[in-house]
Amino acid sequence: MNATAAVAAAVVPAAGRGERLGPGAPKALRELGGVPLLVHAVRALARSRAVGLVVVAAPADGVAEVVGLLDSHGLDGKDIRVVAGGATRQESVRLGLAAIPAEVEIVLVHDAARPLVPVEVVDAVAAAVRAGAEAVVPAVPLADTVKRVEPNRGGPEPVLDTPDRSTLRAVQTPQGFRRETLAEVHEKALTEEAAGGLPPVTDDAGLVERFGGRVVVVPGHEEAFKVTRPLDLVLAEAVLARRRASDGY
Ligand SMILES: Nc1ccn([C@@H]2O[C@H](COP(=O)(O)OP(=O)(O)OP(=O)(O)O)[C@@H](O)[C@H]2O)c(=O)n1
Ligand SMILES: C[C@](O)(CO)[C@H](O)COP(=O)(O)O
Repeated sequence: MNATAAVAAAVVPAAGRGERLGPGAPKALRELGGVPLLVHAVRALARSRAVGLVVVAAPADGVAEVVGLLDSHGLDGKDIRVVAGGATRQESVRLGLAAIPAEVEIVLVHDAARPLVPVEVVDAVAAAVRAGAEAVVPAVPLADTVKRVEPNRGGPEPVLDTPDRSTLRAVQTPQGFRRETLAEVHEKALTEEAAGGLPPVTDDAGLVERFGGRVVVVPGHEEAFKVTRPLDLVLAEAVLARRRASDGY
């Protein structure tokens, strides 16, 4: 892939510890079917013709290891760059974004922790940005009823209300942005943080919303789920085994 001719570049935040997955290596380096989650995620992006460059934000003390890992899994022929990530997901995205050449106009942000995102989702997000949206998120409807509660860790939590489920979506990645929009909201967030303002958000589209931008949703996919807890890894192994058996994935 050639960065200058790229339709889109992707940032892959991969610097998290994976506390909820339990003890072990940083989550992005844990294996799924014998291959690190990060490698699956980068391959998923590289499969899309819409993506010309991938920038991985690696654990700060693991940059050389991640470079070696990507090379050893046959990804050295792609335009893939590795930078040191930060203390929060938001900071890792900002650092990855800074490594993208100025001429790239569309940026996707994809969690290393979503290794099985189908290429159709990547393509759909990139296409929606190309068609004029400033921020795009893939999402799926919720299976469970959701209650808003008064948090009371470990004890009974009073229910405040039950949002209308038909208006709710569970949001995935990759999220897609006009590059200037994403850069601008990250800059504003940094300024706010330095002034002791609002805490980091949990996704990049949330920053666009915070600063008054417009975010639109396109269909996500149930297999784009995030590997967060141990059970997610069991499910991911099953999905991968099925793909390998059916189409040599
Ligand atoms: N300082 C951080 C924290 C998170 N991430 C990345 O953001 C993505 C989504 O975060 P999450 O699933 O919460 O990962 P962790 O922070 O590793 O998980 P946990 O909260 O369980 O520790 C992951 O690909 C993770 O590597 C990152 O790049 N830098
Ligand atoms: C970006 C994200 O994957 C969208 O669902 C999610 O918000 C990441 O949250 P996490 O708590 O950092 O896993």
